Amino acid sequence: MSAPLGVEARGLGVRYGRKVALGGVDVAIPAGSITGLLGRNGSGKTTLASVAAAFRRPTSGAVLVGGEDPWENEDLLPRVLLVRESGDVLDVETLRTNLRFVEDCRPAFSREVAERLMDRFELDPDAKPQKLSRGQKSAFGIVLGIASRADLTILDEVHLGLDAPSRYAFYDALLEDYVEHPRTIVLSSHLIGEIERLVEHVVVLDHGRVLLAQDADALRVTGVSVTGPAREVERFVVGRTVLGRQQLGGTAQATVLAALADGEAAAARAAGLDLGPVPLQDLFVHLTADGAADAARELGRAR
Ligand SMILES: Nc1ncnc2c1ncn2[C@@H]1O[C@H](COP(=O)(O)OP(=O)(O)OP(=O)(O)O)[C@@H](O)[C@H]1O
Repeated sequence: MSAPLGVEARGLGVRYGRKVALGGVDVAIPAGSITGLLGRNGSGKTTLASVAAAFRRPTSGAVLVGGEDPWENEDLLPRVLLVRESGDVLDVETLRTNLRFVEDCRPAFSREVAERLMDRFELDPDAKPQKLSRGQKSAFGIVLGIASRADLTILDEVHLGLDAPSRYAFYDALLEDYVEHPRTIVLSSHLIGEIERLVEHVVVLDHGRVLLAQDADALRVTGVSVTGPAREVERFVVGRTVLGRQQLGGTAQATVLAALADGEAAAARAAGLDLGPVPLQDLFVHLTADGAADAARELGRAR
């Protein structure tokens, strides 16, 4: 059977010795979506990915993949793939042999896609992983990640070391194959501005907890950038949650959490204010800044 697999964490806790990496996480990653798994360094993204892919057992609580516990689950094994930056390949075998090995384990693997991407990233099938540059290793991980067409594909910081043209080739290839073969894709990256156009759902972790989990379109319209005469900007922000503000002379700019009604937007424009969207990257920076947890909670309530 092949169908996109969703992920659900229920009170999921993971400790490394005394270190709490995930502290009671409740979150759902919708089946058949591209979800951006975001968070600052050490927030728990890799840990969550590792538990979903059954690389690690929870210390408490549970994670379900397609409604089932993934741990030692033979049915899920070929359908769930975690590609890590470290690369999980046979270092002493050629890329060609590695591809064949993966093809044998992955029922949905597309050799045609693999070959096309090998060409696209200029990877030599006769090379061995240990001889590849960091960016080439990442590219090979991406080839495996896309060509495997796993029902749950988790790509954890797989772009590291890739130059900008290669990263954009990766995003295009991922999107193209996802449209043709829908599955659940979880994309963890710090380059939020670059993956923004790909993601349909966003999960933000912060210190081992879920800061927010939301539809990306809904998230985009909850942040508003307002620019104009400082006095008007101050009037506009009264009673709203301000994520950030700047002032230069008599002109001010503020980023606020607000879902504006049509009338409010028109009134603000009539008062000489420019309203604009807030890039996801900026929202992320504001929401994960120290002391911003209240704003994130408010955003969660506004859903
Ligand atoms: N093997 C380990 N032993 C001890 N602590 C660990 C181990 N792996 C992770 N941690 C700790 O658990 C927390 C979560 O780590 P994790 O790797 O999941 O974060 P991350 O969000 O993926 O970070 P990054 O963006 O930096 O890759 C961090 O505080 C980290 O130091």
